[in-house]
Formats: sequence, C-alpha cells, structure tokens
Amino acid sequence: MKFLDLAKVHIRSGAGGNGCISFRREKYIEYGGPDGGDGGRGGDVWAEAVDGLNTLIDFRYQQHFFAKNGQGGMGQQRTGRDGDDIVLRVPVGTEILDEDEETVLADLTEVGQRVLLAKGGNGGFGNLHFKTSTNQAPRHANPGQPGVERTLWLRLKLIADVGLLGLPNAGKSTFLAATSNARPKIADYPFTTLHPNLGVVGVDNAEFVVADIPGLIEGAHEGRGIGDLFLGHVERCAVLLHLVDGTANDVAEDYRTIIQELDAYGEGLAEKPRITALNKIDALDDELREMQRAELEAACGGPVFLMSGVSGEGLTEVLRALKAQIDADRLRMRAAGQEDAPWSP
Ligand SMILES: Nc1nc2c(ncn2[C@@H]2O[C@H](COP(=O)(O)OP(=O)(O)OP(=O)(O)O)[C@@H](O)[C@H]2O)c(=O)[nH]1
Ligand SMILES: [Mg+2]
Repeated sequence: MKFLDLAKVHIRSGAGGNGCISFRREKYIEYGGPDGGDGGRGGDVWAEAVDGLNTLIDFRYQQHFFAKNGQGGMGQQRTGRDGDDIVLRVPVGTEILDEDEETVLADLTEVGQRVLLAKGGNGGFGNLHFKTSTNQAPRHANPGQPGVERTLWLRLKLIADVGLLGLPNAGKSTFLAATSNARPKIADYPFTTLHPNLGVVGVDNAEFVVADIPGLIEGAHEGRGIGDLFLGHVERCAVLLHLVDGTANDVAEDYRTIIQELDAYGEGLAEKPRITALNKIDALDDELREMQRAELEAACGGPVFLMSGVSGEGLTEVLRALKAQIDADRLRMRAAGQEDAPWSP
C-alpha cells in the first residue's frame, strides 16, 4: 500500500564570514603589512537517506533548518571558522521537490545517498589577499557570500507492512490509535474511516507501518459500502490483521463475511498471511471471552488472539506476532532474490 507522506521545509545555508581588514602591529616593526584573514565558509544544508526511518513525521515538528554562518576573518592572518553543515535525515525513498511541489530535484533511493540542498556561502578574502606591489597596505576586504534560502518539499511513498481488516466498527482505528502515532477518527458508527490511515507502530525496538482502511461489508467486492475500494491498498502488505468485534452476536459469521470478500476480491489476498484477533475483550467477562474465542477459532481453524484496543490488553502479543510475520516475509523476499526494500520510487 502506498501512502504519501509530505513535509514542507525551509532551509538556509550559512553565509560566508567577512574578510578582515587588519595590519600587523608589533613592537619595533613600523608599517607592519596587512594581516586580515579570510572569512570561514558558511555551512551547507544536505539531505541524507538513512536506515530505520519510515515517515517524515519529524519534519512536522521542525520545519526550519538553518546552517551556521562562517566566522569572520581575524587579524594575524587567522581564517574564520567554517559554519557547521546541517544534514536532514530522511527515510529511503524520499523525493526532494522544489517549492512548486512538482519539480523533482532529487530522489534518495539508497541508504547513505546524499544530496546538497543549499551550498554555504564562501568566506570573503581578508586584506592580506589584496596586497600587491603597488598597494602594500590595502584597506579593503571582501564580504562573505550570503547563504541560500529556499523552501522545499519532502515526499515519501510508503508501503504498509500490515493491513487492518474487519467489519465497520470492529475497532480498527482504535487499534491503530492505541498502538501508533496515528490519530484516526474513531466513532461508534460504521464507516467512520473514509480513507486509509497510516501509523508507525513500534515493538521490541522495531518499527513497522500499519494501514487502517475503511470497514468491509458483505458484498464489498461488488461495490457495496466503501471498503473494497481500498482492498487494493493492502495487496502488498506482508500480513493482514483481521479484527473481529468480540461483542458481536455471531463472531463466526462476521469472520466469514470478511473472508468471503477476500476470496471474491482475488489477487491472492485470501492466501496472504493473516492474524485473527478477537477485539473488545474488555467488554466481555471470562466466560464470554472463552465462548467467543472458541467460536472464532472454530471458524478460522487456527489460534485467535484476544485483545482490546481500549484497555490495551493483549496488544503486545498481537504486535509481536505481526512483527514475526513481517520478518518472515522479508526473509522470504530476500531468499527469492527479490528487491528487499519495499520502496518503489
Ligand atoms: N469496549 C471496546 N470498544 C471498542 C474497542 N475498540 C473500539 N471500540 C469502540 O468501537 C467503536 C468503533 O471503533 P472504531 O475504531 O472507529 O472502528 P473501525 O473498525 O475503525 O470502524 P470503521 O472505520 O467504521 O470501519 C467505537 O465506539 C470504539 O470506541 C475495544 O477494544 N473495546
Ligand atoms: Mg475506522
């Protein structure tokens, strides 16, 4: 599933330091020559693709990146210090767009790839540089070059690792909100979610991307409801998480409704690794939990996780199971000699 993550940044490279006008002054030396040093170079602004990031969320919190100016030159032939460079660390797969949001300036597709966004200004020459046979005491130095200021867009195409499935109101968005940085809309009516949401979930020091899509209903593949519009998005996920509302009257029936839709949709979706969880167990007593679990396990022919997006119970176990599937999928891709990276620019 591809998502666009977009961030606007304002960057400015550092100005070069001014050259210095100065003359040597020492005891017993009359007319010491010019000794004004050059200004330091202003810092550059770079972007670099790094491993382990998969959103541009950090750029929501910080949009301004100004590199330091170079220091001015000094007397005694001392050059000013260069301004430090700034590096924007972005996920692999990030494109850099011009202010018009259309022109692609760079596409960072590999870890470690770097691109210069704004070059720092050169430092100005100190008066030492202007000494000639006819002008032994130049009273002039260059100013530093100004920095470059520009507005750019960062655009990332993401592919989700996990796709959420379930009937409307099964608690998909609640799960996403409870486990990730995403803040989807949640409400007790069906089709609250009208477009896919994306969240980055962390467990055991690993991160993966979960996609919350609108709920599926019976006949979705024929165009009923809205969920089927989005099934295409989960085709490329490594694993699906099917949430079944534990407070429903017939969990087996609810389960089968979704599976039938997957079958009808085709595209290998029904064969995709899938984890099934009985949700909303905070609303069930022990006896009911076991009853619903038994019914659901009978329907899906395998183990079922018990969880609650509201109380948080059982969430870690579900996340670990998802992570195991994602890891297995990555290994499988590697073994098949396919592109391991899920990025497709
Ligand atoms: N008791 C309980 N209620 C829950 C739980 N998870 C979700 N709910 C409630 O169920 C309702 C639907 O939750 P959502 O997260 O919006 O469900 P959804 O699957 O995203 O629904 P759609 O976007 O309409 O497909 C809300 O009123 C939630 O508060 C849970 O674990 N326990
Ligand atoms: Mg929802």
